[in-house]
Amino acid sequence: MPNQAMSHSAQILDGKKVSKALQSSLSLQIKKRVDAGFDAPGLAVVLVGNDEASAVYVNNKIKACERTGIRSKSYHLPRQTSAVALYNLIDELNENPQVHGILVQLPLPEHIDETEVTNRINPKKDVDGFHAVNVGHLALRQPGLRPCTPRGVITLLHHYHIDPKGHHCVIVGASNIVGRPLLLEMLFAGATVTSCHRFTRNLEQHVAQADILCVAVGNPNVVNAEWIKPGAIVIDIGINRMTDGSLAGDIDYKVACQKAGWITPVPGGIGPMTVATLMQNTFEASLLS
Ligand SMILES: Nc1nc(=O)c2c([nH]1)NC[C@@H]1CN(c3ccc(C(=O)N[C@@H](CCC(=O)O)C(=O)O)cc3)C=[N+]21
Repeated sequence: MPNQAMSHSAQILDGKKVSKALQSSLSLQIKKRVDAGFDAPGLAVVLVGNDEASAVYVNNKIKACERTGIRSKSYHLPRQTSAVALYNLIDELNENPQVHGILVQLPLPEHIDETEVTNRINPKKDVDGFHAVNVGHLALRQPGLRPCTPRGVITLLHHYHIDPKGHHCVIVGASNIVGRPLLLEMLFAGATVTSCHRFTRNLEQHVAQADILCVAVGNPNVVNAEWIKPGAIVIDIGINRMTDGSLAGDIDYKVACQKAGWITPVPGGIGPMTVATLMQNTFEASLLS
């Protein structure tokens, strides 16, 4: 042991490890069903245009399908694709009984309305959980497909026996796909929830109150890691490509490790949990038909 006092270091919430465990459990369940004569679950992934980050994420999803025994089909449409052409593809996938899950990678080019596209997908195949019907199911706490990232956060905490019940959970970011559904997930898990967003004043005071701090902003300069309450659970949902090509979250990891009790790294935290949860949703969607 060195002479100096050991500095505090948070425990890691290892999303990569838990994602692997979830995927092996899914692959066993899928194999059982296939051995019993059912069709393998099928996922269609639709990518429009040539966004580099999107291509990486789509690749991760397709590799996860291969690992879990899900049949994947990817559709790569040129950037200039018309909205109608995309609707026609979705209609076709909605009709295809081999396809249990449909994911249209966001963001879409500007000339295509994301809401129209999302709501065109059969809600029973909406493995992203973005369709208005599934948003309604989630808000009303009815069975339905739940957005992958928020559900992945809950799964990760559960794996480490961290129960949000009674804790103060502060969520920074209120997007359709992460912040808002995560707020509902945390509420249903029994947390007292604060939602911070672009009009929030005194962000520092809110952050400093958090037993569980979730940051989903997509900007590393909004939340200062010095604000973190000692011992807090820190969930970093941001993913930022740095000028040197490396990936970083929304929170300064080194500083946060000195403060937090638990923390998710980036990469290797919520990203892999999102992908594993997509596999889980696709498997569950295949049980619906
Ligand atoms: N319809 C739709 N559904 C989505 O779920 C969706 C989307 N659109 N658009 C983009 C965001 C982003 N997203 C990620 C998925 C995996 C990682 C991931 O695997 N991250 C790895 C690193 C990946 C890398 O090396 O770049 C990690 O954090 O360890 C990250 C981000 C899903 N999204």
